[in-house]
Amino acid sequence: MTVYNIALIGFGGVNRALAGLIATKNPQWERQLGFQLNIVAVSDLYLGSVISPNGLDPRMLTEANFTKGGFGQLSGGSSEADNETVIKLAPADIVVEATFTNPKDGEPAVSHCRWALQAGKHVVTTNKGPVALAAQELKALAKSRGVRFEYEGAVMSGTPVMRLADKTLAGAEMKGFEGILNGTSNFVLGRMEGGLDFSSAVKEAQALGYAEADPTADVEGHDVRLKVVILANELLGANLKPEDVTCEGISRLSPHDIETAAKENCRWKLIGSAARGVDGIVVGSVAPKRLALEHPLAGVGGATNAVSLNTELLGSVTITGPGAGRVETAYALLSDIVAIHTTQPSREAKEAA
Ligand SMILES: NC(=O)C1=CN([C@@H]2O[C@H](COP(=O)(O)OP(=O)(O)OC[C@H]3O[C@@H](n4cnc5c(N)ncnc54)[C@H](O)[C@@H]3O)[C@@H](O)[C@H]2O)C=CC1
Ligand SMILES: N[C@@H](CC=O)C(=O)O
Repeated sequence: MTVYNIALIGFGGVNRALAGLIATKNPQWERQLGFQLNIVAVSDLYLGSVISPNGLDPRMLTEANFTKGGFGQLSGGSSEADNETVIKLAPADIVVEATFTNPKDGEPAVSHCRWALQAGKHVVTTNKGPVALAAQELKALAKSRGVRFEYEGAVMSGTPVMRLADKTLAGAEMKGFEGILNGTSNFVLGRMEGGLDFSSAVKEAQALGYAEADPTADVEGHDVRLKVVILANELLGANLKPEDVTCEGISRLSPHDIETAAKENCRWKLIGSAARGVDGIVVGSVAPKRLALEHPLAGVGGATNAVSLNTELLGSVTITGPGAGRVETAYALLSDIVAIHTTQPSREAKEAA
């Protein structure tokens, strides 16, 4: 049986949900996917860090009500988050990076990924910072160390837009995309349409685990801007940086704007898009758009995301699915590990070689 030892960096909604899945689904994963996951380390800014080479009980991790510095009570634990030691020294095959997204320079997550890859460990992440701001460097580093840098959850949570575009639509010739790429703002717009005020709607999105640590990133479009950069660079071969993408969020939309749109059979949506122009240059933008109800993206509600991929050979292909949520995003991490598992020789095979 293949067991992947994993180290969790950040133990908030997403990594906690992954630990919860591990607690119940390991036997099923062994039968269906051919591996189990074993948590050998966790490091979190608030809780501290712990290394346990034989593995930590995932149920204990999710059910114990740890307070600040609480990992210090565990054997092998410390009340300080020593991410660097955990990443470099814990006996992990895979480092799971799910700390907060820093839209400015991606740190400290970029360093977390760099340390792991340099140490010959695979990285799976849902963190948009390292992917939008340092993907080229991290992919090259992974390649040079014979490991993988995987990040399906960085866009549309567990909905597999990047793998779909890369693998299943290979050769379809991608020309551009437009979509709803932020669950929180889409949820907020829907709740406002139902009569709720803006800040109560944002609070609901936070409670449901959709929002960023600072929800300004969601409502001002900065989160979508990172996702536009990621998709443009991945799908269109661009080399965009966040500052190349114009960005306006939903915070200036008033209840009156939303009501008026509804009366006129329209709906506001925060749309992220990019396209290659005739000059070959890829241009991206984020802005609220008033869509007629017949528009394919107008009916996408709640934290659901959708993106229409514009291809030369197939025309428009739209993928819809969860764009945020703890378990949904933890699934993206599992899908990255499946991708690693299906293309990497097992540890046993490596040892036998
Ligand atoms: N929640 C969602 O629906 C989605 C989240 N993401 C991304 O996944 C990542 C994790 O998201 P959540 O778990 O929802 O966030 P969260 O805010 O619930 O958890 C983040 C955790 O990271 C810890 N942390 C922050 N800085 C740290 C540091 N320097 N070292 C160690 N720990 C640190 C915090 O204490 C917190 O426990 C974020 O980057 C987010 O943008 C991506 C797709 C969807
Ligand atoms: N805060 C983000 C989470 C996923 O990236 C969102 O609401 O879409």
